[in-house]
Amino acid sequence: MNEAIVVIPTYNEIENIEPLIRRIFSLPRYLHVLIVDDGSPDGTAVKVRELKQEFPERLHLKERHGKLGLGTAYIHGFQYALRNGYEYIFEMDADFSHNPEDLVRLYDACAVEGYDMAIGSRYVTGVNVVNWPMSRVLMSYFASVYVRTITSMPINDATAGFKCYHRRVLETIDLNHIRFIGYAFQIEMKFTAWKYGFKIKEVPIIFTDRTKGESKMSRGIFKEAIFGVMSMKLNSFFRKYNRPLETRKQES
Ligand SMILES: Nc1nc2c(ncn2[C@@H]2O[C@H](COP(=O)(O)OP(=O)(O)O[C@H]3O[C@H](CO)[C@@H](O)[C@H](O)[C@@H]3O)[C@@H](O)[C@H]2O)c(=O)[nH]1
Repeated sequence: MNEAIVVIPTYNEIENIEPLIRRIFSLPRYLHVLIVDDGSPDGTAVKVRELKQEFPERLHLKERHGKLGLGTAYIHGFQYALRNGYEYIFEMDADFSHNPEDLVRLYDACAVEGYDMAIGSRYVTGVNVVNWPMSRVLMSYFASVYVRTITSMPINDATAGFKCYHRRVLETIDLNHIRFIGYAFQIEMKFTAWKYGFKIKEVPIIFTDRTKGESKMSRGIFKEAIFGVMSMKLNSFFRKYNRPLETRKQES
């Protein structure tokens, strides 16, 4: 079985992508990387294609045509990872807001401590966000408070996009059932994993805003998150979250 792969969705990340890939490949864990690029006009995928010549075994690229959203990029990446037998599957932003060294801490939470899912969390010990404008910090923090209030999910950073999953989580969740495509996708994945009863650890991280390129946050993404949480909660009353027996046995 392949060990671990970091799925990174990209849209216009030409300035970040090469240094990020090199940093990940210099870590003391043998990680593969899959870039899912949505036809970035700045040529991000062209840069990744060049780097593939240097790292033919470890670097993978999926090019899609048009900006189809962060959620569908991750679903594509998860399906690729499951098909190709990876045991640990990461989510990560391309812009260095997630420190690559923290991949090791997330990996160890799953591979050594045995958690099903590890979340790089900004809000375990206060607010650990550097360089975001106050308005964005407040929006993100209170989005998490809102999610906790509506869903009762005991997770401090509901919109975090830095995670490690053991493959059994992604095998159990019906990925074709995941509806959201913006940052609400992050909430929906955590909520679904939690409803299935998977063991989740929040690993404290420091999130540092990007210095290169731009955020893709938009009003539509914000609205999807606000209204999506309520519809997700309502739908959950009509769904059954029975984990396949084999995955429950592995834990006992
Ligand atoms: N393929 C693809 N990638 C995308 C798209 N939209 C964004 N991305 C990529 O997704 C990552 C995150 O996007 P950003 O636009 O940098 O996110 P942010 O505003 O910094 O948002 C952060 O906070 C959110 C809310 O807390 C988090 O949900 C998010 O993961 C991230 O940590 C980046 O690698 C970006 O290139 C898309 O439509 N398609």
